[in-house]
Amino acid sequence: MSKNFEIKVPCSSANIGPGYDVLGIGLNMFLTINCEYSSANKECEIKYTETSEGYENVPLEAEKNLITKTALYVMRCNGLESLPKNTTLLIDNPIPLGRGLGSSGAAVVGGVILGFKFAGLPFDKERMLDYCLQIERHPDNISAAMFGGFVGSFLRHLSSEEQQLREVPMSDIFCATEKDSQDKIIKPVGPPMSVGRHLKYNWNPKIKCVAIIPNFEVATSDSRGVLPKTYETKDIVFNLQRLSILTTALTLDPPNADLIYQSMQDKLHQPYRKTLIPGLTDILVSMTPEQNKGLVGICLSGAGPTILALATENFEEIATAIINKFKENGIECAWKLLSLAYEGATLTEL
Ligand SMILES: Nc1ncnc2c1ncn2[C@@H]1O[C@H](COP(=O)(O)OP(=O)(O)O)[C@@H](O)[C@H]1O
Ligand SMILES: N[C@@H](CCOP(=O)(O)O)C(=O)O
Repeated sequence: MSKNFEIKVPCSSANIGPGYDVLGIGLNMFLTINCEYSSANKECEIKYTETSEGYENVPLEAEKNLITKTALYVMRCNGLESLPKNTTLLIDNPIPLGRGLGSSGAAVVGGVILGFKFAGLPFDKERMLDYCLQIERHPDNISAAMFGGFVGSFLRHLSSEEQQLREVPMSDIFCATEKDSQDKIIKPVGPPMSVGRHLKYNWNPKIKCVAIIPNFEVATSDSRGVLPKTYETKDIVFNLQRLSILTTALTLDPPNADLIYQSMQDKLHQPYRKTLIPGLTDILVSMTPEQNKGLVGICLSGAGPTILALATENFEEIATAIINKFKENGIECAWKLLSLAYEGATLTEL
């Protein structure tokens, strides 16, 4: 019988202010997928722990669940049609759904690793990333979840043939295998090679991540939908200038709060997302290092609505101040103190 195994994927916070679709941090809250083999002759069973976020509403059918439909996509690209029989997938997901902490990124990374394992493909994170990028098409939180730590990423320039492969509609990615008249498998088609490039930056470990998590969801697709299609040059330059400083500012010791705070300002996504997140502008403007001891920077986490505060001390006070500001808008929040998950996604034989 095959060996049981466990896949572990960190949550992530993407953008970090000016790095829209570029920067991400892998953080120590993990999606885990345990695969157990048994001798019972039954279809693969998908279960969630009762402590998992939103577990009552997550679909448990293989073709609908984001983790397993992603695994099936990888498997079908490699000639296997269905999840192996005699398996149980026990999923534990503490990552809140639709809050900007990369729950879908973690699910996609977990699903791709699962698909590689079931298809008997080598554990090759670079190639796995290509598959992830067919589903979650921006590289920031996928790269952070896969590789861990503080990561910058971009998508390589693709030839027109490669671009065609990248632009396959989701309905063709999440579809059953089709065969032509000679019984040759024609669908789905795998991704081009080496689509994403990434680099891990250093990080000053004195800087911790305080996530303030409002009690409502914002779907990433909706939060991307409110962004403009074009930008003014001055706004692009504003972000590029800050991005060039931020990646090194976060490594310096002692942390320079003024430099970090200023280089986390953004003009490409946060100003537009305020329409979906009551109180966002007030929080970002009023929470400064001068007013809040220990705070070094603040931004929207991913597509929101979570706020990411970077701080060296006074974590609870900082979280409480932000929670109180959300309260003025009738919004309740939870908060978590998180550190970097340096290793990224792992696969362990049990
Ligand atoms: N562990 C999981 N299992 C199944 N589906 C998941 C899981 N994590 C996330 N999802 C799906 O992804 C959606 C959230 O994705 P998204 O809007 O991108 O928000 P987030 O910022 O949390 O990534 C959920 O509503 C759910 O459909
Ligand atoms: N760069 C993306 C990041 C989305 O992150 P998520 O955790 O909210 O899925 C964006 O800002 O849209």
